[in-house]
Amino acid sequence: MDPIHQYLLSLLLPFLAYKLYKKLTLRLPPGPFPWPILGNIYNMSPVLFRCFADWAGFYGPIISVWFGSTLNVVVSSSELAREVLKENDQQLANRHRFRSAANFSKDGKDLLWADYGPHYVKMRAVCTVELFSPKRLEALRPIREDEATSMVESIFKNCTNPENKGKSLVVKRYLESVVFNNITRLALGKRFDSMEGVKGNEQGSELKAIAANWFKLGPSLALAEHIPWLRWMFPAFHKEEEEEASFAKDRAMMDELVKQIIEEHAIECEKSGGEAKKHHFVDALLSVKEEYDLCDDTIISLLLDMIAVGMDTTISAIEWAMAELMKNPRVLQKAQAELDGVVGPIRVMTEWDFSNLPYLRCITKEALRLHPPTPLMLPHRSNTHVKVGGYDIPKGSNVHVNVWAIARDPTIWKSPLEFRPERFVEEDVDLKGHDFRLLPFGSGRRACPGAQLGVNLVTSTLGHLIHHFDWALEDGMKLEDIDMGERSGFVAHMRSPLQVVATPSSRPCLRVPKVWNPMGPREISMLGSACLLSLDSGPAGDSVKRDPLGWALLLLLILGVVEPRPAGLVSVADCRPNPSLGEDTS
Ligand code: HEM
Repeated sequence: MDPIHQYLLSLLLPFLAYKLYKKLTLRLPPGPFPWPILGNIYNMSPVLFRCFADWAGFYGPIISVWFGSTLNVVVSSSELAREVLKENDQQLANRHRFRSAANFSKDGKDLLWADYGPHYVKMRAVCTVELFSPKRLEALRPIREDEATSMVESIFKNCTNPENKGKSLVVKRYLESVVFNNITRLALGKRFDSMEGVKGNEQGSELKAIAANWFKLGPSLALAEHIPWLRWMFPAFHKEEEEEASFAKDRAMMDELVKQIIEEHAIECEKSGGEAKKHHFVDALLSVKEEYDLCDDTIISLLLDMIAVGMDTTISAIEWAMAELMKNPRVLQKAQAELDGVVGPIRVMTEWDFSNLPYLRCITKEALRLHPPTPLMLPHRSNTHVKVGGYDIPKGSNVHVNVWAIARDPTIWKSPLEFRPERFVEEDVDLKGHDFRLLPFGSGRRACPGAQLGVNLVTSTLGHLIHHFDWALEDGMKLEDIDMGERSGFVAHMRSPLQVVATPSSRPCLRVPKVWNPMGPREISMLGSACLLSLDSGPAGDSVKRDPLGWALLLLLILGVVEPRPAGLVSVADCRPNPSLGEDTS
C-alpha cells in the first residue's frame, strides 16, 4: 500500500470506528426488527397510522421504524407529543422532503416543505400576519357563505330531480367542489369550477386534478425514497419515477397558471394606484412583496401550498363528520334541533351564528378527534441530536406524532371510540395545539396556519348540509354497511366514499322571487341573513348589521312580497347569474 493510501486509511478508520461507536452507544426507541437494507418496509401495512398504533401497543408509546436506512420515530402518547412539539419544538422543526415534494416545492421555497430557518420564519410571518389574520378571514367570509349557498342549491337540484328519487348521492363530489371553490377563490381570487360537477373550464379541472394528486405523493413514494440505489431492481419504482416526472410537469403547469393570475392581479393593482382592492391571498402577497422580499417562485409555492394542504384535509374532515352523523342519528337530530332553534326557518346559517351553536361546534371537534385528516401530521425532521422519552433521536431522523392514536387513547378519553360530541360540552378541550390530547392541526412552530379557516369551513359546510336536508341511507342499506375504513396516504380519506340520500328538510327557508333579484347568490343569502342579523346577533359595527337592505327585506317579508317556503334556496338558483368562471368580484 502506498503512503497516500495508508494516510487516507488512517483518517478513515478512526472516523468509521467513531461512527460505529456512536451507533452502538445510542439508545434508540424500541421497535420491530429491521431487515438490512429494507428496514421495516416489508412488514408495514398500507394504512400507516393504524400499523404504527398496533406496534405502539406492543413496543410502547415511542417506537423506531426504519424506512430503508432512515430512522423514523413515532410517538403515540400525549406526554411524548408535548416533548416533540413543545419542549423540542425548534430542534424537530425541519421537514423531510420526499423527492417529488422537493421537486414540487422547488426544494423548500414554500412554507410546507421548507426547513426551519430564516426563510421559513419569514414565510410563517407572512402567513400569520398577512394571510390568516382574523381581519382577512372576516373579509373573505362572504366567499365562504356564497359557496355554501351554492352547494345547497346544487344538492337541492340533484335530490329534487324526479329521476334521482330515492337514489343516494356521493357526498364527496359536492364537498370537493365547495372546498375547491372556496380555497381557490380565497387564494387566487378566481372561481374555476361550477357546482353541478360540470367541468368548469380546463384550467379548473387541471388545477383540481393536480392538487388532488399532489398531496397523495408522499407516502406512496416513501418506500423507494429511502433505498434509491435499489430503484432499478423494481418495476414499481420505475412507475414511481414516471410519476415524479409527471409531478415536475404538473408543477411547471401550475407555475404558468398562477403566474398568469398574478399578472392579472398586478395589472389591476397598478390600475388602482398600487392599492390591492380585494382581500384574496394573491393580492395580499403582491402588496407585501417588497416588504418581505418575496420572489415570484415563493409566492407561487405559497399559494399552491394553500390549495394542496387546505383542500384534502377539509374535505376529509367534513366527509367523516357526515359519516359519523349518519351512524349516530341521535346526534344528527340534536344538531338539527339546535340549528332550528338558533337559525330558524327563514334564513340561512352564517358564521356569526357559530357562537350560538355550541353543539355544532362540538360535532366538528369530535369529528376531528376521531378522524384527524392527517393522522400522523406531517413528518418533522430533527436538525440536531435530541432526546425524547429518554431515547436518542439522532440528527436527520424523521419524527411523527400519531395524533390518531392519541385521540383514541382510553387512558385519556372516556369511551374513546364512541362519537359523542357531548364530551366537549362537559370539558372544553382546545383543538388548535394547546392541549396535547387533541392535535388535529399539530402544535408549536409548524402547527397548521389555516386552522381557523379549516374549522370555519368544516363547521359551516356541515351546518348547511344538516340544516337544509334530511339524510338517510338508500333502501336496503344498514348503518353497518357504511365503510369506516381509511385509504392510505397523508390524508386519511374514507376508503369508500360516503353515499346517502338527501331530502330537502321540512324546515322552511327564505324565498326570494326572481323579479327583484338583481344580485348573485351571496347577496341573496346575505340579505336573508341580514334580515335577522340586523335585529340581533351581528357583531357591533359590522356592515351587515347596518345594512338597510336587511331592513328592507324584513319589511317585504312582512308585506308578503317575499315569502317563506319549504326547503332550500332553489329560487336563488333560478335567478343566479351564470355561476361560471372568471374573476371573483367579492
Ligand atoms: C380541517 C382542516 C385542516 C387540518 C386538519 C389541517 C391540519 C394540518 C396539520 C396536521 C399540519 C401539519 C402540522 C405539523 O407538521 O406539525 C398542517 C400544516 C399546514 N396547513 Fe393545515 N389543516 C387544515 C386546513 C388547512 C387550510 C384550510 C389551509 C390553508 C388554506 C392549511 C394550510 C396549511 C399549511 C400551509 C401548512 C404547513 C405549515 C408548516 O409547515 O409550517 N391547512 N395542517
